[in-house]
Amino acid sequence: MVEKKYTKIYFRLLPSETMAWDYLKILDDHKTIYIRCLQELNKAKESVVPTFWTFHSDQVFFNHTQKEIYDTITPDVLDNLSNGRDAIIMAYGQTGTGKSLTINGLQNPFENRGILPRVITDLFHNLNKEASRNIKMCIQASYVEFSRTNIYDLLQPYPNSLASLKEITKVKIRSEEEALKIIFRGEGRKVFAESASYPSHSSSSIFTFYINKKNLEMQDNAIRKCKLHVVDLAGADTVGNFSCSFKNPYEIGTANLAKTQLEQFFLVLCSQIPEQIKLRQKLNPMIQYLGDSLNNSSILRLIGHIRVSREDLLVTISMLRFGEIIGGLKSMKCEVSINKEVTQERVESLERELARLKLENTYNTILMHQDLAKSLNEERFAHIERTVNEFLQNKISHLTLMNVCDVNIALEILRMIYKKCEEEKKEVIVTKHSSTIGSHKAHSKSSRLSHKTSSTETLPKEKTRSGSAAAVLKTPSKVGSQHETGSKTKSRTSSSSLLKRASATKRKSSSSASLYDKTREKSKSKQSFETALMPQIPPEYHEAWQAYVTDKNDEFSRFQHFYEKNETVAKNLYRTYLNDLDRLREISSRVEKHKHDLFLARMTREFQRANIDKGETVSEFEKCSTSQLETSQQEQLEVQESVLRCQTELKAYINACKEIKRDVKRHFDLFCKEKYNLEIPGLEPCEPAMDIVATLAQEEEKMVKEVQAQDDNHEMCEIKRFERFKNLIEYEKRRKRLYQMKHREWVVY
Ligand SMILES: Nc1ncnc2c1ncn2[C@@H]1O[C@H](COP(=O)(O)OP(=O)(O)OP(=O)(O)O)[C@@H](O)[C@H]1O
Repeated sequence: MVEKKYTKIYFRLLPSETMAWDYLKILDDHKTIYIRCLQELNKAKESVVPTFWTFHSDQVFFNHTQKEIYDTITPDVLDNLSNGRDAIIMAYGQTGTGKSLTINGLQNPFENRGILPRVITDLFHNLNKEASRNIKMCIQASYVEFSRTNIYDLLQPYPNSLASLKEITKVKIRSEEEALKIIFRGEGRKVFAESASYPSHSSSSIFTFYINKKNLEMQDNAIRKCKLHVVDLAGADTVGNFSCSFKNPYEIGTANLAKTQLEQFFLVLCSQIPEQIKLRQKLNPMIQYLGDSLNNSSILRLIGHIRVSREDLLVTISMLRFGEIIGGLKSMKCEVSINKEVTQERVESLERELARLKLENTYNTILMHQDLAKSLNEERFAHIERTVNEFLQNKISHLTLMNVCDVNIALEILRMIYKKCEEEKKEVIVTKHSSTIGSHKAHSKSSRLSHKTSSTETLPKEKTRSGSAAAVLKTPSKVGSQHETGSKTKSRTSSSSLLKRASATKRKSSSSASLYDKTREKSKSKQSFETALMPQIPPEYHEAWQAYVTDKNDEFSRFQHFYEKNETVAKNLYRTYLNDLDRLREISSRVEKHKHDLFLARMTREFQRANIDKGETVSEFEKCSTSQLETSQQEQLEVQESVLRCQTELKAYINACKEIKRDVKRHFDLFCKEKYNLEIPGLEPCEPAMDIVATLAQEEEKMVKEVQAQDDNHEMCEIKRFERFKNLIEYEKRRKRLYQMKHREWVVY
């Protein structure tokens, strides 16, 4: 078995926007990876507690920088190199998962350079350090590519590059710059997949440093030799995978075979049977090339590259197993119900997503249902008209409308245009028909001429019409000005057609102007009835109510229709009721006046009877007051009856409205239950929100108070007046008696 301390396994995850975290999880220590068992996924049982395969590694890299990766992997490699131990740094993995980036990274910015350029920097840094300690170091390099069954020497130009293992070029490198030049040269000679979106290699490549060290202070002249192989293995994959669509099956097969042979070689390496090891070495030129470096005393750093997606799960598992085999570790099966941290993160992200969606939904609901026609100003309306007009005239390619209200208005405008066009079409047909009849009747040359003139008139007329059809949407001032300019050129047109046109224009402008009001009016009343019929529901059910209202709901339309009818009748009735109340007030004051007159007349009669003692005579004034009072009282009775009738009827209509509302509520409950399986909790049937009821009660109260006050005043008045009259009469009687007494006394004396 390969000695564990010299072998380290790393995994690098390819970052992507759509990471399938349901299938792959990383433990907090960033050393263990869990991969969902494929068998379970095939069963497609969602309720199953997910089972994962566990894979251990020395480090899992995810969103790590190139420098962080280099710093983790290489320090002890370079240290061991100084001690004369061979080393291999190998990147393997699926196609397009970042092997070349990890190893070379030459296409990337300088700070993202890969392991190879960084190793060169450190090697030459070490070389300088060793030189100061009297150690002579010589570095040579070779760069080879294993494509299919061939070996290419990347330090030789093609066709000389085709080589055997014994002929590989070794170049002495004296500086970092020289080394980089070699790498770039070799890189340019590699085989690339033409149709790939990035420089994809279908073959494996190895850059080898041959390091010879001699301590000048030692007498033995011994040279320590070691090799460092930096391997970029061909990407293994599954034929038919989207990620390797640019590779042919032969290339994929070769890459998979190389990986399998390497895997088997490591297995026999563990068994320590030399014949088996040699046999396996011979099977693969790359393993042969690596030769003695690939043994259990070498430093081995393997970086497995994986992509986290459902499609690549199979390849990912094979990559992780490969790593474990090389690392001499065994994978185990375990049950992971929940990886807490990841799940928590997932829950939080889902909650955020939910909140965002809710907000978006609210926004859409507002846009969908808010009736902006009420708050729409005339400028905006005119703007929509103009836009629709321009759209119809092909001046603009798109009709940009901001919300549903805009759409409704635009549709209404289109309907108006269509209506106008239809009318005009009819008009044209009628004109044509009448002119045809005229032409048939006319026999003389002159009449034929006039027919000609009239038919030539039709053309500009039609032309203007098509223009005027577009002008339907123009503002009245514009229409007027168009009419003015049009009239200047109309010397040929008959006065009747001018008149017709003028009236048509007038109609158009008025209809255009009234369209705004109509639309507003319509939407206003519709809105008010929808609101009036809305039961008392908690705010969170308002969306459901909007859905209920906008749903193709015949029942609700029926309710709305009845409610509307009922409301209209109730309103008319209420108006009658108010009129009757006014009349009643006026009659009551008349009755009071007549009563007062009658009272005065009776008092006068009383006074006269007591004073003059002439017997009872009824004056004309008293007779008139009596008859007027009787008439007024009769009238008052009738109006009172009418008021009472109005009241009763109003109450009936209000109850009917209440009943409709209750029905709406019941139907809405049913709708919620069926559509959303939603119970609306603890809702009382709403009370009628009609102002009429409140006003009615107020009016009644006011009237009762007024009548009471009037009655009170009247009674008080009557009592006082009666008292005064009584006093007056008494006073007169006493004065008379005194006068008579004095007169008698005076006579006696
Ligand atoms: N960790 C990463 N971060 C950002 N981009 C990456 C990462 N890994 C790979 N890429 C990008 O993915 C693409 C493929 O990378 P790269 O060529 O290194 O993959 P590869 O495994 O060598 O592919 P192939 O097997 O086809 O040669 C490149 O454009 C690279 O920049």
